[in-house]
Formats: sequence, structure tokens, C-alpha cells
Amino acid sequence: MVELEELLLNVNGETLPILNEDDEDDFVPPARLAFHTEPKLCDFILRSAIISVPLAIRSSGVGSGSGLFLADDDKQQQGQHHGRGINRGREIFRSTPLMAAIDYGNDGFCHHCFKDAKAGEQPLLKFGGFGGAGDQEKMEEVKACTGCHVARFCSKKCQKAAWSKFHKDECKILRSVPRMKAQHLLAHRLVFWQQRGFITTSQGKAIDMLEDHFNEYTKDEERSPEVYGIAVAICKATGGKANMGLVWKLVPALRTNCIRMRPASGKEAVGYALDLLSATIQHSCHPNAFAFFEGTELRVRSLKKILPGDEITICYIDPTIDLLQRQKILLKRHFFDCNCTRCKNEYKERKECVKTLGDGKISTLEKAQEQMLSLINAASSSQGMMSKGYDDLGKVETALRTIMRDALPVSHWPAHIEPLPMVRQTLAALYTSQKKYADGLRNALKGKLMSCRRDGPEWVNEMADVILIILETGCQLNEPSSPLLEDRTFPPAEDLQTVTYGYLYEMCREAGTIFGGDSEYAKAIINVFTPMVGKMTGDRPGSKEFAKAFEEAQGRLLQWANVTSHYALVMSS
Ligand SMILES: C[S@@+](CC[C@H](N)C(=O)[O-])C[C@H]1O[C@@H](n2cnc3c(N)ncnc32)[C@H](O)[C@@H]1O
Repeated sequence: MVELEELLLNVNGETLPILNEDDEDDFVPPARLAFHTEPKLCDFILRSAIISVPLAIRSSGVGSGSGLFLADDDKQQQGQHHGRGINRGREIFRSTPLMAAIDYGNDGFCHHCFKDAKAGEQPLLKFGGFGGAGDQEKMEEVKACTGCHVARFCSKKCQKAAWSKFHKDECKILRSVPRMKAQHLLAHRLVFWQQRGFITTSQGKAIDMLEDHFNEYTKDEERSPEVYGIAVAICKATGGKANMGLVWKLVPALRTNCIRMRPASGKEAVGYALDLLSATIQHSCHPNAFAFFEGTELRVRSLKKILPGDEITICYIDPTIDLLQRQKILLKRHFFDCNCTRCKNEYKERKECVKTLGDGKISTLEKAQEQMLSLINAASSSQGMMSKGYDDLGKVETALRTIMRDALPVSHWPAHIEPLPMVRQTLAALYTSQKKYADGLRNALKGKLMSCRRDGPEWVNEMADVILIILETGCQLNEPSSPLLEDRTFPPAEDLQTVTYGYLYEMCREAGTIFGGDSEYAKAIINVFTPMVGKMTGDRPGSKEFAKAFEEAQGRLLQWANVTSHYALVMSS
């Protein structure tokens, strides 16, 4: 057998196999049948998960192929509680995906149990220093495999289990291609599992029927060599035993169907998983469901009321990204123009915005958004700080204002249009890390409260960051030399404390609803909140008296931060 390393060449900084042009013309994939045309297979897929509500796989109403629906046609279900649909914050299903892999660079994660050794460094868990967080299970440091130096494990037990399940097949390819994308590694795993007989006939059939966008990928000049190269590398790794055509189709199929592994505590994906049931769910930018991972388990929960017969949708990408960037990403990764109500409404709003405030061109707005993103990326990177002097955050804010004014000269950039809220939240973290607490807090409040989000998983994550900044700033008021004490307009420590309790209370409620009271994340937040409230002497959150005190304290804080009361958080009754 020719050694894999001998066949590798460098493409775009990644080591990839040499492309053999003859092979390219040979393979024509068979026409694809949609899942919903195969009722037995749909039953099998539905049984692969622990389903909490009746579901059905049918012809999708939002895009091509199949989609997942809340069932409405089963007589046995009539009269049961789901007969009238399901409310917001309800579990739809949970499952252990067929396979999952962590992406390169997420060094804290164990590649077997997916626990995050760096979780203790996350802002939320730092709350312990202020109020007594719950007991977070201490994890050993994750250690890299001495063979590939890529896969990491939290214990010998995890390393052994991973070795026998998948890593003995993957160690070698990871040595050659250490930054191999998680979806590509999963394609490699699947081929080896198929050869070892680990994949059942029904699983194999479902995988064969996945949407793969094979034709779109092979026509794409940029991605076609990458996809083909990965397929060649996988075939070579099997010693030529795998069928090249099937592997070639599998690579884009996994890119299309693997779900982002998003832990409850963050919006960034740490890896990808192949889960047969979630692979039937269609995308919407204003979805009625969302997915997150708790260890190795995938959980899908409702974000709004879903009626019997409604199609279930999730957002395939980070939903906080603005319209124009979202559309670009979806077209590139999934080959469709999103036509959801959010996209339609936002398009109208952006059009109106450039017409009344700018030169009428959407492309001007898009260019400014790209410039703002590069600016904040540069400000967050040590390279940008060194070469552009962006450690002076005042310089970054001036550059930001110039970009916004050039794009929309007639008036201010609307505060809710991304990436401005995200940029402000990032500036808040950067200012706070430089101990410029007042600038940090102002940006945190503006970025958080002036964004469009009023609830949901991202709202909870962002609220955790804001509370942390308020707490850090509040601590400074105990320092006699703090410049905050010289600012006569700065609200008193009691106001900061009241606002913190109010925000924490709302975050607890939303985290419990959205992630579920049994999720580790919601439990961690509640474990922070409970002892803090236990120490309170005055009115407690949840009472009318507290709500009034909160409204007044938040009012003073927002006035100081120059945020109009329209954006204030209203406590739920
Ligand atoms: C994970 S699959 C979803 C299930 C797929 N429809 C099927 O029949 O197997 C993802 C693919 O579904 C299609 N899709 C998902 N959401 C869509 C939408 N909102 N509009 C158009 N096509 C969509 C795209 O082809 C996308 O790449």
C-alpha cells in the first residue's frame, strides 16, 4: 500500500491528497429519494431518538426534500396534552448522535465524553467568587494523544474507550491532517465503521439518502478539490478497500447534515455530530426550535408554541449574525436562499435604512458590516493590537464611528443592526480586561439591551456576560482609589446590586425554560443565584416591591450609560 503521507500535497494551508482528474469524470451519483417517501425508514429514524412529543417526517414546507413536523394525524394522540400543540420551552427530543467529533482548536474538550475542562474559566462559573457558585465538578486537565497530538482525553478510561471505538483508525490521518474538519473526520469514521460492520442496514440506508449537494460541490471551484481530496485520503486510509464514489458522496453529505455541537453556555460550535433525526430538520432564521449539547447528548427544544402539523425548524448558523451575512453563509454551505419571515422583514428594513440614511445600496451596508467585523477581530487579536495600535480601544471606537458614518451619513447606525450590538459586547469585554470598567459597562449595557434579542439561548448567554461585567465593576466601588468614585454621575453600589439581582433572576427563569431545569447550565445558573438571594436583606426578586426598586435602579444605570428607557429590561411578573 502506498503510504498516505506520500500522496499528500498542500492546498490552502491544509495537507490534502493529490487530485487525480481521471477519477473525477467516472462517478455519477444516483438520483436521491427523499426520506418521507420511505415510511419504514422514517419510523426507524424517529425511533433513533428519545421523543417527548409525537413527530412525523414529511415533505418539507420551507424548502426542498423532507422536514420534521409535530404530528397531527394520529387518532391516538387526540385528547392528549400535545393535541393543542406544545408550548415554548418544551423538550422535543433528545438523542445520542450516531457519531460526533470535536473541531481542532477546542483544547479543553475531551474527545470521548465531550466534557470541557475549561468550563471553570467561563464567566458564568466565575460568579462563584462573588456569590458562591454551585459545586462544579472538578475535571483533570485534558491530555493530548501522544500519537497524533490532536485528540484529547480527560482520563485513561476515555482514552481507552475512544481508542477501541474510533481513535485507532483516526490517529494516523490526524497526524497527516491535524486540522481536519470534524465533518471530514466523521466521514472517515463512518467508512471505517461501515467496514467493521458497526453500521446497521437501516442506518446505512438513511445515510445513503442524506441530502449531499454533490453536484453543487463538484461544480464549486474552491471546494471541489477539498472534498475530492478528503475522499481520496479516506479511501487510501482504508487501503483502497472503500468505494471511492460512495466516499466522495459521503463527504459533502456529512458537511450538509452534521449538526453544530453547541454547548448551552456558548453560541460557538465546538464540533459536529451526525444525528439521523436532527438531519431531517429544515432551517429557519426565526426558528421554532433549537439544539444544544449536554456532554454527548443532543437536546432539541421548542423556542415558541408549536401547533400540531407545524414544521419544526432550527437555525443552522449563529442566529445573531445579520441578514446579509446569514444569507451568504446559507447559500455557500447549503445552497439555498433563505426565505423565512425574519429574512423578508429584515430585508425590507435594511432597504429602508439605506434609502433614508445612506446611498440606497444594500451593498454599502454589507461592506460596512464586513469592515466592522474585521475591525473588532483585529482589536481582539494580539496581532491587531500590535500592528494597528488597537490596544487603545478609543482608536477602535473612532474607527467604528467612521465606518458607520460613511455607510449611513444621514443619521446614526441603528443600534440593533448587527454587528453593532456584538461589537459593543466585545468592546465591553476588552475594556473590562484593561480595567476600564466604566467604558466596559457602558458598552455591555448598550450592546446587550439595544440588540433585537429579548429572550432565547443567546439572550441567556449574553446576559451572563453583562452580569459578570456589572459585578466586576461593582467590586471596584469598594476600592478607595477607583476612578469610578470620582464620577459623580455613576450610580451607587446598591443600584448595581439591585440590577444584578434582577438580571440574574430573569436569566434564571429564561435558562430554566429554554434549556430545561434539568440541564447542567440552568442548574449552574440557579446555583449561583440561590445563595446570593439567600443573603439578601430587603425585598426579593419575584416580589412587586423588588420589581419597583429594580425599575428605578436600572433607570439610573441606563441614564448614566446613555441608553434610553425604551430598551430597559422589564421584570416578568
Ligand atoms: C440537514 S438537511 C435537512 C433535510 C433535507 N431537507 C432532506 O430532505 O434530507 C439540510 C438541507 O435541507 C435543505 N434546506 C434546509 N432548510 C431549508 C430552507 N429553509 N430552504 C431551502 N432548503 C432548505 C438544504 O438543501 C439543506 O442543505
